[in-house]
Amino acid sequence: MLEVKQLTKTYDGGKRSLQDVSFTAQPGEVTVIIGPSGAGKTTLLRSINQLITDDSGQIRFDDQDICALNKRDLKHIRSKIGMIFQNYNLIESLTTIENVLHGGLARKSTIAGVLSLYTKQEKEEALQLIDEVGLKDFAFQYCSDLSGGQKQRVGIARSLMQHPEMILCDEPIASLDPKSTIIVMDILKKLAKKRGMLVLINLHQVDIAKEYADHIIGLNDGHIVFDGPADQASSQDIERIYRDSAFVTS
Ligand SMILES: Nc1ncnc2c1ncn2[C@@H]1O[C@H](COP(=O)(O)OP(=O)(O)OP(=O)(O)O)[C@@H](O)[C@H]1O
Repeated sequence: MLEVKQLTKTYDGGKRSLQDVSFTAQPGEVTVIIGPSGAGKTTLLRSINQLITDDSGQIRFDDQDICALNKRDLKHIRSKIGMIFQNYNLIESLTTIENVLHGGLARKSTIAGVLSLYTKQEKEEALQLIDEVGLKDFAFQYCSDLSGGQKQRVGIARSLMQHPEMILCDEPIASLDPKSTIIVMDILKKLAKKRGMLVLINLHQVDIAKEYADHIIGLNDGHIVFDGPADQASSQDIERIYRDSAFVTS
């Protein structure tokens, strides 16, 4: 379980981006964070992975307070947290399988990692993950030649190579067409349901959030203004989440 308690973050010289944010997210569920631009969604994900540090509050995962870990323990807990990015963060000049194998680097010795020495078992696992995301025929293709949706699927397979218990996705479908959006969201939902993973996704698309999420967190101006089951998010709740923004409900 992920438990965020009274998290507050103010960037240097900036305004308060998160204010007293508290919620829990469960393994086996898709939790979606929605909210207008600037609401604090990315700040929240980056705090959970400690890519930025918060001013105060607690983030508990795997029975540990992530904010209070030393470097070594933080590295260990980060190896259990996969990240999926809007812009994929792939090495375009490498093939699908090479990118996926990179996902397992955190589990390898430095020398083996630097020399890109992968075992037969690791290569088989990478191929099986590539197959799982429907890219079997593209395993040896350069990522520069893949579509956006295919690249995002490589990103997911790469994060699975890390054996994560939680996946944090920062606007994973923002650059995708409707068909690729469905493929990627179906895969993420399957990871939660079949592998029992905790999947936390930042989204701008309210209709997709309502369709795929078990649990929705609504952020507005750094505050949680909705926290509940997706099927209980009413149009008034959505209006409250997007209050003072240009968002129009469909
Ligand atoms: N590095 C930074 N330095 C200063 N202020 C920042 C920084 N990053 C974000 N902010 C501010 O923090 C607030 C929250 O930003 P954040 O990117 O978390 O929002 P968001 O909900 O993810 O927005 P979007 O949907 O546009 O990506 C905004 O007011 C933003 O300007």
